[in-house]
Amino acid sequence: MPSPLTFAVPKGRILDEALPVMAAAGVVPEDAFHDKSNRSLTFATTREDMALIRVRAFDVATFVAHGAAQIGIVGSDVVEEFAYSDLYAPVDLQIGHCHLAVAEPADGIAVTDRVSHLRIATKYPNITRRHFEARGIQAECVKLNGAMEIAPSLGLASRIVDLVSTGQTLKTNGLVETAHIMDITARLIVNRAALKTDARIAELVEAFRATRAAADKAA
Ligand SMILES: Nc1ncnc2c1ncn2[C@@H]1O[C@H](COP(=O)(O)OP(=O)(O)OP(=O)(O)O)[C@@H](O)[C@H]1O
Ligand SMILES: O=P(O)(O)OC[C@H]1O[C@H](OP(=O)(O)OP(=O)(O)O)[C@H](O)[C@@H]1O
Repeated sequence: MPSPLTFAVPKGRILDEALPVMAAAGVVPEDAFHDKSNRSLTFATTREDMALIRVRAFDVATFVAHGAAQIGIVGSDVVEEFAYSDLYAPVDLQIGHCHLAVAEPADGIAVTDRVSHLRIATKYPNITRRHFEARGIQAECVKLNGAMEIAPSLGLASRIVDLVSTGQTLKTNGLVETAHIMDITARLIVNRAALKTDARIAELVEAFRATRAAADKAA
């Protein structure tokens, strides 16, 4: 029996879109995976040599970068934020479309910043610093793990950097987008060392590539 492979998936929004893509590439979890009341974090798949783990999006990248999981699916926002050298993102799965943006209060009432120094609430401090540094602005980041949109009205920061899809969350919370940082899609990610040493990882990358190519052809 070959050594077991671990495939990491994020537990939240990407998952529903990811499951059909995974199935087309031959990665199918056991039925218990779909039972929301099941508290297990590890699940068997139809492949005897592969288990699935369901973890938070940022942790998918951490598990794969450290080789604790050999392969996974995560948003390109997470790949860019960590920029792990041991992590390789070979396939754009064209799911989980959204973008990362800077936003500020629509009414212009915000904590006043100095022009060259901004205070920004975000889950993405590295991307945020890089974005503003490239424009000669120092960004002081306040790290939040969600609900960034309430930070400006409470005076925690003058602006936010967060994901935007429909724009509804910004609008509902009285914010407007002022800069588009990058487009985001979900990626297949693999551990570089595992890719070099285990032929099954290269085969999986090819299976996901073929799935993507077939979907492009059908579109
Ligand atoms: N509004 C959105 N529309 C489309 N894709 C989104 C949106 N918000 C987030 N995403 C994508 O989904 C990913 C978040 O995935 P998911 O919700 O599965 O994570 P999670 O593990 O539940 O997150 P958290 O750690 O915040 O609990 C983001 O990294 C991004 O790539
Ligand atoms: O433009 P919209 O379609 O409104 O989507 C944007 C929202 O979606 C994400 O949050 P999510 O729902 O994942 O919750 P979170 O704040 O806990 O991350 C993101 O952080 C925004 O808050």
